Amino acid sequence: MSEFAIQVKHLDKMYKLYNKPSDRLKEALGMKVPVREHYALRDVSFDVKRGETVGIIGTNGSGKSTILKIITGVLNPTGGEVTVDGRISALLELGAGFNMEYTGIENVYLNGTMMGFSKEEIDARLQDILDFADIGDFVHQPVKAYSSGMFVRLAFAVAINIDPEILIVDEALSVGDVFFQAKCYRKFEEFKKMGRTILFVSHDLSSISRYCDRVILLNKGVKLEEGSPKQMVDMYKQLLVGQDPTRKVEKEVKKKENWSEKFQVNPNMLEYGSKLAEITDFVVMDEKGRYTNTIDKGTTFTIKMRVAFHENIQEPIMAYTFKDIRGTEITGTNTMFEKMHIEHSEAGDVCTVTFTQDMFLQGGEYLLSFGCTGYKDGDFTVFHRLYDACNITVISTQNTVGFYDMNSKVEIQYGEE
Ligand SMILES: Nc1ncnc2c1ncn2[C@@H]1O[C@H](COP(=O)(O)OP(=O)(O)OP(=O)(O)O)[C@@H](O)[C@H]1O
Repeated sequence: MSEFAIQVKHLDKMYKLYNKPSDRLKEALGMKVPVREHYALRDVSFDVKRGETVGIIGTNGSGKSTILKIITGVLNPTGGEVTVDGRISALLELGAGFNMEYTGIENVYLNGTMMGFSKEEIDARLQDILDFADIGDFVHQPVKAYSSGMFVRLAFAVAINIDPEILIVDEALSVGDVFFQAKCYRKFEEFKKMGRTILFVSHDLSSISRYCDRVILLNKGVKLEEGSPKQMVDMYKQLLVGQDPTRKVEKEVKKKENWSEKFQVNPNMLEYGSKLAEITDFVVMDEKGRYTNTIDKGTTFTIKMRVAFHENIQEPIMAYTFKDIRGTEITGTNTMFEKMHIEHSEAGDVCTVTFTQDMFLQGGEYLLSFGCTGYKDGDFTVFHRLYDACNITVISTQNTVGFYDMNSKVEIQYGEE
C-alpha cells in the first residue's frame, strides 16, 4: 500500500469560454470561432499522506471545488493526473450524488450502491446513518422537500458512516446548524484517530486551523504554497486584503499611502457627524504589524485611526466599538475611558491614535466602528462616526460560551486536596 492516499500531479483544468453559446456548436462542426482559455487550475501538484487531514483554502474562484471534483471523478482534468488509493466518500456541493425524487432512505441505498456496497452492507449501516442524520420521519420524504440543513445532515451521515478510507468535504458543513457541525467535527476527530484521511475545503479558518495537519493555499488556479495551518492562514489573510503574500514585505509603506487602501473596508459604511474633526484613515494590524481583517483569538492586535482637525476642538475623544453581525455592541473603548486626556486640538492638527489590546472575543464575524466626539463652544458634539467601517473575523481553535473568553486556566484533581 502506498504511503499516499491522494497524489495530484501537474493538474490543469482549462475551460474554453465562447462569446456566444452557438460558437461552441460551430467549433464542434469544425468552424473557427473566437475562444478564450480560462484555467480553473494550472499545474497544481500536492500529495496527501494516509492518515493526514489536509485543508484547501483560497479566495473565491481559486479552484478549490474544481480540485475536489477532479479527485472524486466528477470532472475530468485537461492535463496532469490524480492517483487515489482508498475508498473515497465525498460530500461535495449540496445535491451531488442524490436523486431529488427519491426519499432519504432510497438515496442512502443509491449512494451506498454507487460506492460499491451490497444491500446487506447498507442494511447493516442504515440505523447508524439515520441516527446520525436525526431528521425523523423526513427520511421517508423525497429529498426535494428537504431544507438545505436536512439535506446536509443526511448527506454527511451517509458520507461518514459508509466507512470510507478517504473523506472529502467541500464547505458543506457551513450549512448545518452549530450542534450538527459540532457532531460532524467530533466525527472528524474519531475518523482521524482511526488513521483515515480527510481532505476538506472550507472558508472557516478556525476549523482549518483546528483540524488540519497541513494546508494548501490556492490563488487563481495556482498552488501558492503549502504548509502549516498557521502559516497558510496568515498568507491567506494577506491575499484577502489584496496583498501578495509571496512578495517580501516592502521596506516601508510609501509616505502618503492610506492604510485603508491596503485593508478591506466596508464600501457601504455609514458616516455621521459635523466633520469638524474627521477620521481620515484607519487600519487593524495583527501582532506582527500586518494589515488584516482577521485576528487570531488570544493574540495582541492594534487598531489605528487618524484624525484631522479642521477647527479648534476641546477635549476630543477617539473611540472604537465592536459589534456582532446582529448589531449588538460587544465591546469598545475610547481615549477618555483609557485616561488619555487631550486638552484641545487646533485646526490643522492631525493625530494618530493607536489602541493595542488582546483579542478574547469568540471566533466569528464582527464589525468595527470608529468615532470622534468632543466639545465645540462648550457643547458635546459628534464630529465624525464611521459605522461598521470594516469587518473583523476572529479565528479561534477553542471557543467557550458567549461573546467573551475569560482565558480560564483549568486544573482537575481527584481525591482530597
Ligand atoms: N463550467 C465552467 N465553465 C467555465 N469556468 C468555470 C466552470 N466551472 C468553474 N469555472 C471557473 O473555474 C474557477 C475555479 O472555480 P471553483 O468553483 O473551483 O473555485 P472555488 O475556489 O471552489 O471557489 P468558491 O470559494 O467560490 O467556491 C473559477 O474561475 C470559475 O469561474
